[in-house]
Amino acid sequence: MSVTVRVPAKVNVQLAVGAARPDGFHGLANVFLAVGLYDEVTVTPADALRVTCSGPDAAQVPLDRTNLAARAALALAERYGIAPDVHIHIAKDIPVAGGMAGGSADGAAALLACDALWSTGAGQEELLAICAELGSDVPFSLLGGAALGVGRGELLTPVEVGGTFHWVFAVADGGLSTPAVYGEFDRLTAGTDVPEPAASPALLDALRKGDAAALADTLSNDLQAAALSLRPSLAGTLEAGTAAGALAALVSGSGPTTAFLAADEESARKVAGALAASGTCRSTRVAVSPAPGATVQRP
Ligand SMILES: C[C@@](CO)(OP(=O)(O)O)[C@H](O)COP(=O)(O)OP(=O)(O)OC[C@H]1O[C@@H](n2ccc(N)nc2=O)[C@H](O)[C@@H]1O
Ligand SMILES: Nc1ncnc2c1ncn2[C@@H]1O[C@H](COP(=O)(O)OP(=O)(O)O)[C@@H](O)[C@H]1O
Repeated sequence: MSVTVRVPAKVNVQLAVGAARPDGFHGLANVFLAVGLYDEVTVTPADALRVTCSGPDAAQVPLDRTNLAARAALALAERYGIAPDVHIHIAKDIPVAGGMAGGSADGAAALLACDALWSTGAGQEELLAICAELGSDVPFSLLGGAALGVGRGELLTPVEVGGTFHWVFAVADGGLSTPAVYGEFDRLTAGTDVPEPAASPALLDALRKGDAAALADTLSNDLQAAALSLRPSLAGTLEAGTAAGALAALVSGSGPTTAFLAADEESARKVAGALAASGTCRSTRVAVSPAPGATVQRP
């Protein structure tokens, strides 16, 4: 018997970053929005823990015990005294190391899949706590929809979304390391007074109303300057999408994927076509939000 879980990518519609904490993490007001690009994680009983991955970026995904899906299976097995003998297969469609939380998604999906396979009876709160141990973004991958994450991003409050938003994502060549981007943020803000991060009421209102134009006016990412500093070519991608009619453009999380909010489906297709023709990115993806969180697929 196998269990398959589908899990979405995310974009950060607001990423307010505070000063580094004593534990090295940064306090955040992180407004996550799940987008309809999905990985599928299948777990099957096996002789020993094993990870395989398919998809265009599969070669960049580690298959050892550092893989977040393997770590999730090990964490749940240890908690319930179960042997972690499963084959985990990741069908990967989320760009790797792109600031879209693909690894976090696989961690949340593997946790939910193993939980279903092993019938642990763990509740949502317990699964969210295990997610938080795996990484700051992992709880949101389980939850999906939209949510405000505070602390290091793991303490979630769901946010209401009153409509469908249309996005274009421009995938860059190569990834950016999340710790390196936070490090560059520290370097760029050294000697300045970094304000306490807080969610923008206007942005939350735009999400609630499903108002794309209002959301475009309020999108923000405090890591964008750091990502651009490490990868200056992203400025050209942002410009190309804006020139093609996107309502707004920003770096997705720590990048280097860039995200473009479009007025509707037709505009999204036009922006994607112009970005592909611009030569400023490796590939483009069109997706809508919000998307549901990790979900067991019924045959
Ligand atoms: C920037 C964001 C925005 O959602 O995601 P990505 O764009 O990378 O997907 C997140 O904050 C990434 O979260 P995640 O990738 O889960 O990070 P973690 O595994 O918890 O931490 C990896 C490293 O990132 C830095 N880190 C992460 C979260 C945080 N609030 N402060 C930090 O300084 C630390 O250097 C930490 O050692
Ligand atoms: N299941 C996984 N899928 C992708 N990357 C993973 C996974 N597990 C661990 N990683 C590692 O996490 C790093 C960050 O990848 P990813 O989560 O896709 O990007 P980001 O943190 O920018 O959203 C990768 O470079 C890879 O080494």
